[in-house]
Formats: sequence, structure tokens, C-alpha cells
Amino acid sequence: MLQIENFRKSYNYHVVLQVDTFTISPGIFWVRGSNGSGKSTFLKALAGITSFEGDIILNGQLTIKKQSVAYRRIVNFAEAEPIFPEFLTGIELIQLFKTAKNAPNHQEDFYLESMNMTSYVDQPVSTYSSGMLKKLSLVLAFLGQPTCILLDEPLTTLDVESLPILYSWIASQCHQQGAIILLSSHQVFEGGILPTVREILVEHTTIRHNS
Ligand SMILES: Nc1ncnc2c1ncn2[C@@H]1O[C@H](COP(=O)(O)OP(=O)(O)OP(=O)(O)O)[C@@H](O)[C@H]1O
Repeated sequence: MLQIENFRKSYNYHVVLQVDTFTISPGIFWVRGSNGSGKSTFLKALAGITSFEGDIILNGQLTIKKQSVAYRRIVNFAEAEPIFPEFLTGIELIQLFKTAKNAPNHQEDFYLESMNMTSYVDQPVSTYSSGMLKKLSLVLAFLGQPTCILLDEPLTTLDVESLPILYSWIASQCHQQGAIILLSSHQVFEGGILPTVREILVEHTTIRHNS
């Protein structure tokens, strides 16, 4: 469970997101809002990669401010437009993330094979297309034993064959580990092979469950 308390995020003294208290229980959530509403800001705050006022608490134990390393070990984030050091190969990045996330040996094999990435994962990321980069960032977001996976605009640049594969990873993560998985999009969820998907709306500088 994720608890957000007295949260406020401003850019240049301009408040873009304010939340008094908000709870996210295990499951899959579609985070929806128009362009500029604050979806990426919300996910980056949950991921612990942007500063904010207030606190975020995971499973009643880990607070993002006080136990930031332990928190970030089990909260994984895939950026909307991932940027990686160009000289590194995909597999080198995977090794780096596996170390940071305490991932089991060969955990990546399943993801690389199912997303048909084995032919290029040894190449420097400078040679990747935007879709190939997106797939790599999605693999990285599943490494370790994440309690929470945050995917910012995961559908952008992903080809139609890859979408059901991503959804199968998400469904499996939810079943096995009772994880919290947030996917952001400005589009309405169109259905698919995912189990129950609930919606979080980002609008009017705040967030709310849309039930
Ligand atoms: N680094 C920044 N500096 C200043 N303002 C920012 C910065 N990042 C975001 N903003 C502002 O914060 C607001 C929310 O931006 P955010 O990127 O979170 O929206 P979003 O819902 O993800 O948008 P989109 O759907 O277009 O990706 C916008 O008004 C944006 O201009």
C-alpha cells in the first residue's frame, strides 16, 4: 500500500500538484490526465526522483524521505522518454539495474526473450530506435522484486505485438507478488488481457480515484 501525505510539488513557486492524503492499494491503476496535468510529476515523485513537500510511505514502513535507498530498491520506474548513457549496451544497463535492485540471476532472460530483444541487447543503446529503448526501459522496470512499478506512458512507441506481452508481465507481477502497478496515459484504457484496472485521475492540480 502506498500512502501519500501532505504532498505538494511546485516548479518555480508554481504548485502543479497538491494532495492532502491519498492511498493506493495493491493492483493495477491507469493514471489518466490531459497533457500537462501532472502525471509524470506524480510518477516521478512516487519514484523518488523529484523533490516535493510531504511524504510517501510504502506498506506502512518505508518512507521515501527517511529510507530512500530501501524504498527505491523496491519501487521501479520507467520514464516516458527514456535516456541512457549512449556508450552502454542494453545488457550492461541491465546488469547495473540488477545490482541496484538485488535481482536474481538470469531474471532478465525471460523478459528479453519474450519481447524479442536478444538480437540487439548486446549493442550500444546509441544504435536503438525509440521503440527499442522503450522496451529496454520496460525490462529494467521489472527487475528485482518490485513492490511498486511505475510506467510513464508505456504504450508510446511500443508496437502492437509488444503490448499484450507487456500486459502479460503486468498481470503476472500482480498475481505473484500483489504489487502496485501504475501506468500513465492521456488515453482511456481500452481493455485487454489485464485483470481489473482501476483509474486514478490527475486534474485540477490534484489526484483522485475514479470509481
Ligand atoms: N522541470 C519542470 N520545470 C517547470 N515546470 C515543469 C517541469 N516539469 C513539468 N512542469 C510543469 O508541470 C506541469 C505538469 O507536467 P507533467 O509533465 O507532470 O504533466 P503530464 O500530465 O505528464 O503531461 P504530458 O501528458 O504532456 O506528458 C506542467 O504544467 C508542466 O509545464
